[in-house]
Amino acid sequence: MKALSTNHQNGLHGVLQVPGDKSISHRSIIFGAISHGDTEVSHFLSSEDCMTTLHAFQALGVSIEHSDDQVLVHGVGLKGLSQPRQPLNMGNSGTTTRLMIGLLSGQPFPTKLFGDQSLSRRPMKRVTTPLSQLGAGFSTTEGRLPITVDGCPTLRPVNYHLPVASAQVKSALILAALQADGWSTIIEKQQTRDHTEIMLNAFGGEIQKNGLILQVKGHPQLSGQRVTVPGDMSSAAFFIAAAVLQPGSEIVLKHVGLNPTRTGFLRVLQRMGATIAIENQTMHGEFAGDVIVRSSALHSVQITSSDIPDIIDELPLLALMATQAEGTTTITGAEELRVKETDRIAVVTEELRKLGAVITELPDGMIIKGRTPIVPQGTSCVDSHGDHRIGMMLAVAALSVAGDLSLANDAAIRISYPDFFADLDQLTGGFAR
Ligand SMILES: O=C(O)C1=C[C@@H](OP(=O)(O)O)[C@@H](O)[C@H](O)C1
Ligand SMILES: C=C(OP(=O)(O)O)C(=O)O
Repeated sequence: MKALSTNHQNGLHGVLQVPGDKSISHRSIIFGAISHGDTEVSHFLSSEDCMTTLHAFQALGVSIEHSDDQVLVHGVGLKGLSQPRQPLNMGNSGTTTRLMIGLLSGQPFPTKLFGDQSLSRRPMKRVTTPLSQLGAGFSTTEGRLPITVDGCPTLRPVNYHLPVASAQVKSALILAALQADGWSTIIEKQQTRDHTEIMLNAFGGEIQKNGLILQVKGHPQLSGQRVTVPGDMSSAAFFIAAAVLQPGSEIVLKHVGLNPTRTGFLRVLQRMGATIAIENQTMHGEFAGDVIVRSSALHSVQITSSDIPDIIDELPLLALMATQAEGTTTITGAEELRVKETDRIAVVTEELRKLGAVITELPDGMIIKGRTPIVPQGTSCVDSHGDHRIGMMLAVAALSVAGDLSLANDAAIRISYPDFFADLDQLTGGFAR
């Protein structure tokens, strides 16, 4: 239980570098491992989810040195992984699990994967169904973990139209397609984050993109690279939200990843009336730059399915912002939120109602009436439900609460942002107690 407090009359101020991007950190280990030669990763995110990926590859026989945010992966190539002695623990990480299932589909040994309670509820058929078409086999109950991947060293190329907008499913298929004889075609439902495609190109693979159609060549020769991971926009989002909401704020977040598939949060906030500026843009494989945020008044917005992939992990935070915006915000087309670490539609509704929000749950989203003061309704405790993004969203909400509020299951925040409270403390000048 973490005591959260409260009421920051002076707002957020200062300059901060947020930790490395979670999606890119996972992929830096994966591509480092399946390449020949060394991969040096800097600004790696040493959070629980990314350490799950790192430990899984160590168990697959890859030598990896890790210290703070630096990682050195001694790549073994696509054919150099070895059968782990024990089942692989996927912890809480959906990204590790789906990408690993894709990669292991083409390996000449079976591997069992298991995860924590939350991960064991999440759907895996979305990857096993298309991967079966390449020739891999799976033993699972109802498409949930635990799962045994029966790798097939002679995978067929695939031609698959994704029924769901998911970068994890796309990436699982790409990693399997690298082990198939010939070119595979993967057609996305909507554009999703493209870190896998960018990194595959940088490591020497062949992948072509034409609108939503991707073509991937099997059996590439991948070679180790230097990767500098940009700051995670999905982590920066918590401070961006806090600075917009707390009057008198002005913060600079340095070197944040600005891949357009990840900046939907900034675009939606601008539609809501927020003032956000970008400076010092760079492009080394991925776009990055400094994000400057000042507090601003917000108005409601309509968020529909075409917005969703680029803001998928920021939706709990956008729900909070909508409670502070004039008018009624509607979020639709976001049914994927129901199969994240928690059912994020149900949990956001439950927790924000505890703070006075007026929210109606929809099957695929929420209707949020603003503005409502953030005031605890007969409780002094909110709960992350074991979901890191819910925990951090509630900590941002708590900045507006006059009085004591505590957060149950705060440890979940270590999944993506171990130093979150220290960094929030830095910007607010003494938030966490
Ligand atoms: O590929 C990735 O790194 C991720 C993809 C998204 O999941 P889906 O592919 O399930 O949408 C996102 O929610 C997750 O946090 C990270
Ligand atoms: C959904 C998330 O991650 P994953 O799917 O990797 O568990 C997330 O980080 O919000």
